Amino acid sequence: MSHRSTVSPSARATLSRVALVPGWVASVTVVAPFLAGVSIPPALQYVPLVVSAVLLGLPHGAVDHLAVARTRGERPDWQAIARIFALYGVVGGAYAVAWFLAPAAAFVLFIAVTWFHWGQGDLYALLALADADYLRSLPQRVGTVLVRGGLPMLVPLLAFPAWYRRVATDLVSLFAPDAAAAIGWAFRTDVRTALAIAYGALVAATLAVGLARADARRPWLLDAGETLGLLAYFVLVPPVLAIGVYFCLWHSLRHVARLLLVDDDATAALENRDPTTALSRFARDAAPLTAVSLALLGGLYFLVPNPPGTVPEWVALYLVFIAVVTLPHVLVVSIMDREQGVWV
Ligand SMILES: CC1=C(/C=C/C(C)=C/C=C/C(C)=C/C=O)C(C)(C)CCC1
Ligand SMILES: [Fe+2]
Repeated sequence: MSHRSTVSPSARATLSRVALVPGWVASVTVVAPFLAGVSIPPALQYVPLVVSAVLLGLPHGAVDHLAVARTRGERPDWQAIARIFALYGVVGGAYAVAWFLAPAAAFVLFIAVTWFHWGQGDLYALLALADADYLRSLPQRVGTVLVRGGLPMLVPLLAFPAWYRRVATDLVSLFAPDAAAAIGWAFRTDVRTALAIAYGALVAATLAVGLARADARRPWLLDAGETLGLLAYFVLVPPVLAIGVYFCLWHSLRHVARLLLVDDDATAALENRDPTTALSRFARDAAPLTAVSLALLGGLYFLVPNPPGTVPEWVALYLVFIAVVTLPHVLVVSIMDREQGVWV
């Protein structure tokens, strides 16, 4: 399959380690104090999300203008770049307007889109970096996307509804302080119980079908271990901290690895067992549009009806900005998925 053809097995093994291990180590490290009953001050819990604006998080999407052409084996020319800029302008622009007109609905869309997108990122990683050959059918892949995306988007809602609600209210209140009441239903016990039962059944069914179809045990064990490990992580660690760390060191790092595999100069460095050079290529590619994004975020401050004052409110503004760029970003990654045969 085309998602694993470009580099030698040993270069791919190096990259898999660089892409997967930091996320494992970080989640175990972050979960440890909570298991030990040590509480981390809420102000500190915002740090990873703030850091994500310059390290891995925001930058992981700042190479989208180059990614599609490279995935097709072409050098990105100005027309290819202009097409992606237009996509961001039209799709991101329309969604930005939607935040002003219907912030509660825009928030629900943000959760749904991120659920799909973080799931699709993990599906790619399973296929391309972890040899998950047992994910043979489309229903299995759809199930895996829903399971993997549900870990960061649904499990925190089930385990920490008050935290989740506070952040949701912070986002929506930038536009309309009363609008958050419209999503109160999502935090009700009966709704959360129904979601928990349905999601639990989906996790069990998806892993069971995978096990039945797995010729080699190791990739399945890795998938099940990651899934159950992240389940425990998002049950134990409060959402702002848990999602901040996951965004940088899980989702974004895996996507950066994927970007390196379509960049000829980066793959050459990987063949020389030099992941540092490969990563610095990414940093160089991502720097300009990361800077532009931060400037646009500054501009958004002047546009929202209730501009932020506190750190949580600034993070809320940042999350709205992230939401706006995530929609076109998901379209770019979905084109990569199609080019690379991720959806069978
Ligand atoms: C912290 C936190 C949230 C953060 C969501 C984030 C950070 C989404 C990012 C999506 C991206 C960047 C997708 C592209 O790769 C929620 C769910 C809104 C509410 C609960 C607390
Ligand atoms: Fe992404």
